[in-house]
Amino acid sequence: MGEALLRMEGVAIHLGGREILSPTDLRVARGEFVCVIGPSGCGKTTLLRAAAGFVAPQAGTVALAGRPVQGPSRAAAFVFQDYGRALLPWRSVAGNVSLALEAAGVAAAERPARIDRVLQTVGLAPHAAKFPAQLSGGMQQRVQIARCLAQEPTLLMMDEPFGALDAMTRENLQDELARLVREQGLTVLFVTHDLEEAIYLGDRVLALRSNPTADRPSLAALIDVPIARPRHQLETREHPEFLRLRRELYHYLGHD
Ligand SMILES: Nc1ncnc2c1ncn2[C@@H]1O[C@H](COP(=O)(O)OP(=O)(O)OP(=O)(O)O)[C@@H](O)[C@H]1O
Repeated sequence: MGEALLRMEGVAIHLGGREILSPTDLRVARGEFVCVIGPSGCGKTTLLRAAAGFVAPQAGTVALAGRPVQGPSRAAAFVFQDYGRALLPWRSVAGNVSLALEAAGVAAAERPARIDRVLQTVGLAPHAAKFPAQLSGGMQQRVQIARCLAQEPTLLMMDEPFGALDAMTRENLQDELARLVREQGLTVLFVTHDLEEAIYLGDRVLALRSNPTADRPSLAALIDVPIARPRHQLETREHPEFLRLRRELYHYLGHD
């Protein structure tokens, strides 16, 4: 593995008087795409929030690009499942993307060119003046992704970003995201309930289990996906390695 961009060491998290995440080590290399799966409530979102500095661990350390993470920063950008709530309905597409630049203190004169560039990247430039309610769910999700890209984050966190979309839109966005990640060298932590999505997108898949104990820690498995890129919706999903990984990871989603 190359240089570790994200380094979590012995990170343990308690919430509501309960251990959600038992001590966990994770290193994510620059440019790597790591998917996180596990049954509902096992702490996937909590792991992301800890990596981004939104939750302070009770034990262990988190470092991003060699610096300790001690609170939220613009280095980590979040894409949420609920695009309807993530976007401001009274702002246009360009206005929503602009939010990231305003928050970062980018001068007003510089903003239009940067907004146009990220909208081009996600194929939304012709829709810059529209409002979220005028767009499909997939397009709204692309606005959220564009806003994150405008932030130029070190680490992109995605929490079930395609969970609310129909199957066709989801596949299109998976391929678009994979292309963006490759072209821009992004580093991604991606939570999903969908095992196939995790294998299709990930360089590695991290499986968490619920109710960790000393014998059965939160980190159930961390598995490489040795399938070449670019991947293809039909061929990759029929690849023997894909099917083997699907079988191997199946029981981590609470099917055992
Ligand atoms: N602020 C909080 N206070 C107390 N308990 C919390 C808090 N936030 C989360 N939890 C609990 O921690 C556990 C893990 O939550 P988390 O959202 O990380 O799980 P998840 O794996 O992302 O779940 P899902 O797949 O359902 O989204 C859950 O049982 C949740 O109820």
